[in-house]
Amino acid sequence: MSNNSLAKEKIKILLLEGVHPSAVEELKMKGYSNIECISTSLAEEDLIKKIANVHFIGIRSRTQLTDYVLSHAKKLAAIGCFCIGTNQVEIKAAQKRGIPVFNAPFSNTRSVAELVLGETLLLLRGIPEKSAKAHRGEWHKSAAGSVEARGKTLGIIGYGHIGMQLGILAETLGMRVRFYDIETKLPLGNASQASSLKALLKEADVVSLHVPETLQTQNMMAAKEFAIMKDGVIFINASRGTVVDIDALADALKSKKVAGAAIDVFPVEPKGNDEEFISPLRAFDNVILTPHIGGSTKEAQSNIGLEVASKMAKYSDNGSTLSAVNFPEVSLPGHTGTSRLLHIHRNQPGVLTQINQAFAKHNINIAAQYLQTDDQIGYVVIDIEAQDSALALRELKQIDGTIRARILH
Ligand SMILES: NC(=O)C1=CN([C@@H]2O[C@H](COP(=O)(O)OP(=O)(O)OC[C@H]3O[C@@H](n4cnc5c(N)ncnc54)[C@H](O)[C@@H]3O)[C@@H](O)[C@H]2O)C=CC1
Ligand SMILES: O=C(O)C(=O)COP(=O)(O)O
Repeated sequence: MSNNSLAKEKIKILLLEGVHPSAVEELKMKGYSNIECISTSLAEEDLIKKIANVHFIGIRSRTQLTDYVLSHAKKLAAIGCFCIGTNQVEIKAAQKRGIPVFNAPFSNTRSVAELVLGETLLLLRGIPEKSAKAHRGEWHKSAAGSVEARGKTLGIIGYGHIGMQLGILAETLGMRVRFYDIETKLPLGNASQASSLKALLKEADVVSLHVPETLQTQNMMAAKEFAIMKDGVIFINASRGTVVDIDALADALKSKKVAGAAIDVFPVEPKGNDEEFISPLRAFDNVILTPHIGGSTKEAQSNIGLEVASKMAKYSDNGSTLSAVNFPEVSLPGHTGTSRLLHIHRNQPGVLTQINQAFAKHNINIAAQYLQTDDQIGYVVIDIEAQDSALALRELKQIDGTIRARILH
């Protein structure tokens, strides 16, 4: 957002990809009424046109906020990812423009864990294939290839919020849980950490992926990894489409190395429900294909709407950046009776000294000051008497290293 405080009804908020109505309710309750909701993501050209005029944008996993798109977002104050993943946003590019990115790190984790558990049971019994056959009029009553979950080994790759919950749920079915993670993690229940990815892949009857999209996780499941797995393994991916080499998975299904799979995320996903879904996996009856709905439950979406909208409103009202993924975190008290100024700058020595000297020169009294920095940027919040705010803002903009400065309500 450029300079001075805007009246709340002038603050434009764009919510894409069918963000839950709880977000709109929350924003309205906080006084924000200028909200546009669109049920799909937008093609880059349309996104650029829209983003040029908004102060806040809310997206889910589909909208790509690249450096290029953000270069058109001159008024943008903050981004809300109404999901866990923030890989769809070039968060460093947002950071260098002084734009915090918020997400909902927990609210849909249980939904994903429940879905994966259900898929595990169905795949161990060959249900997707049997069901597809029955739909075509084929009766396939047989115990061949059908096994109980009890006593089988679940290999979880990425033992974070989702992986851990999945592990606990799977143990209630009597599964043995092993996990692989780049960090040393506290095992919950009777789970235990494998010494390497290879060790995990060798012993798992079911492999389930729960890692974020990063450079290291790109194609982390490819032909070499499928070759290490047990014959007849069950394979599940509800993390990100880029983590699996989809052609290698198709080959492993053809050769029966993989007996069944459940895939929720894809290297390329349709922009909306009207677009055709294209994938080589459509050919396999023994693959459960879901349209990236791991976190799409009423409970999760409603909680996410509330959570992220309230983080955006807190930033707009108060300057609080608590739980921003790319920004120094500041949790701030209210500022009744004073004007609050936000100053975002490149993290270089002497910025605070410059600010304090500039304010002292004009006898601007500082009622409260908060500073947090990370390796790239510094974020200073200053409360002053309302009558000094215009002058103080002018001074702040002169400070060497300033990325943006503004006055809150
Ligand atoms: N299908 C869907 O609708 C949903 C998908 N997701 C995806 O699931 C991912 C995981 O979610 P959470 O469990 O909440 O994240 P988290 O951040 O709590 O856990 C991720 C775990 O993966 C580990 N990890 C990172 N890089 C790794 C690597 N190269 N090898 C092994 N482990 C690695 C981390 O150390 C961490 O323990 C999200 O990043 C998101 O992409 C999340 C929610 C819904
Ligand atoms: O939370 C995540 O990271 C997800 O993948 C869920 O994405 P969605 O909000 O369903 O587009």
